[in-house]
Amino acid sequence: MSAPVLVVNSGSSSIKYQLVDGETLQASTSGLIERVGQSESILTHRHGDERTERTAHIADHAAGLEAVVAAFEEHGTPLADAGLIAVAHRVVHGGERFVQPVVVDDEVEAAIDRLSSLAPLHNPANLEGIRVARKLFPRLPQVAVFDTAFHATVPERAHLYAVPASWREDHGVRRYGFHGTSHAYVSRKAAEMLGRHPKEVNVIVAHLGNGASVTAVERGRSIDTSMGLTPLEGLVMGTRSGDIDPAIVFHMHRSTGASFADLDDALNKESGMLALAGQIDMRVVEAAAEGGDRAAQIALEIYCYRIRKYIGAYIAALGGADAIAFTAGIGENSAEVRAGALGSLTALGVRLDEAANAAGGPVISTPGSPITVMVVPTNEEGEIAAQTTALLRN
Ligand SMILES: Nc1ncnc2c1ncn2[C@@H]1O[C@H](COP(=O)(O)OP(=O)(O)O)[C@@H](O)[C@H]1O
Ligand SMILES: CC(=O)OP(=O)(O)O
Ligand SMILES: [Mg+2]
Repeated sequence: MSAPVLVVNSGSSSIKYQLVDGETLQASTSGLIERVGQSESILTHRHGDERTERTAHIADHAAGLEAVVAAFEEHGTPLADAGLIAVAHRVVHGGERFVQPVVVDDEVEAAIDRLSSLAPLHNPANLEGIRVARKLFPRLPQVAVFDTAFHATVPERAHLYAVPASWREDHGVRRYGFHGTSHAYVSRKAAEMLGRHPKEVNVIVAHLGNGASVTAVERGRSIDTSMGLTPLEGLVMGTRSGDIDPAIVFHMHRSTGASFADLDDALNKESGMLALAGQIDMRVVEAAAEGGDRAAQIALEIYCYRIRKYIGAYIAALGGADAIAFTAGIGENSAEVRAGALGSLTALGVRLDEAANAAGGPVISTPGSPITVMVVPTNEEGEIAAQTTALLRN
């Protein structure tokens, strides 16, 4: 490897990592720790064709990162000998300040910490990853790559809320948008699949993972996105409500006496598919719906309907789209969600090829479809490594 970068993607309950060549973007090793903080965490480590999986108790993200370092050692490829040029971290909220990747120092760390209240499920975990990595690899540059950065181009008409001026001017209240690394990568890949330059095409990207967002990408630039001040707005997600009337918060506060902290938790951690279907994992929801579970059926319908509304809105925002790209865990794997989301968009130029959709694409629209629909696997870690190498080269 010519410029190996360890990429750490600390999520709310998981840590994904990859050892990536920052030049070729090939990953030699990758892994995942699921259920961090729960009684049994699952560690999966892949090196070449070798794949090992084991369970352990991983109390927090600090212990998680130590387990990652140990996994490399156990497989005879210690990170200390990898010739790393940097450790790169996904950071979800960069606020108005971080619109480019940065090398982390104490001051940057403090600034990311101050943004934690705007991404309560994510920034604290991202920060924990950074702190441990700075201790474990004190001589390496630690680079932060922000989910919000790609959306810095969203114009005022889409990023301003119609709220009092002092909220906007003194408290940073505006739409930031998230999953930017994924939207950037996938929209470029979609243009490539069309055989066009990203600057020549309009693409709508639906990133459907545990968190989910849709972005309208006009000629390579994000011009609107479904997440807002925080990653709570927009689509229905695993445990997040997505769009609601904000007055629901005041109504519930007045009628139950619940504190704002409780209501914040309820909308971020106890809503979404968990609230509608009793399950977070889309595979489980789909199986339940298939088995006749009425709550799961309506939950799926709501989930897809919300995506469909955003896609329709973004076709209008873009004045027409060349492609719609589905990505992330659900977008890449669920033919049912893709079909449900595209349902009645025929009039807007979407003709789904059902057999191609069932087979997972990559192109899932008919040859004559005015809008090309595709399945594009995301590569947040590769994109983070590429941006890190570019930063360090300058
Ligand atoms: N074959 C599949 N069918 C439907 N959903 C799937 C499938 N595989 C994974 N998923 C869903 O993908 C989601 C996780 O996606 P992912 O992009 O890894 O999310 P995150 O990065 O936010 O953790 C889960 O809800 C999971 O159920
Ligand atoms: C921003 C966000 O929602 O990220 P994730 O999908 O990883 O939860
Ligand atoms: Mg993700």
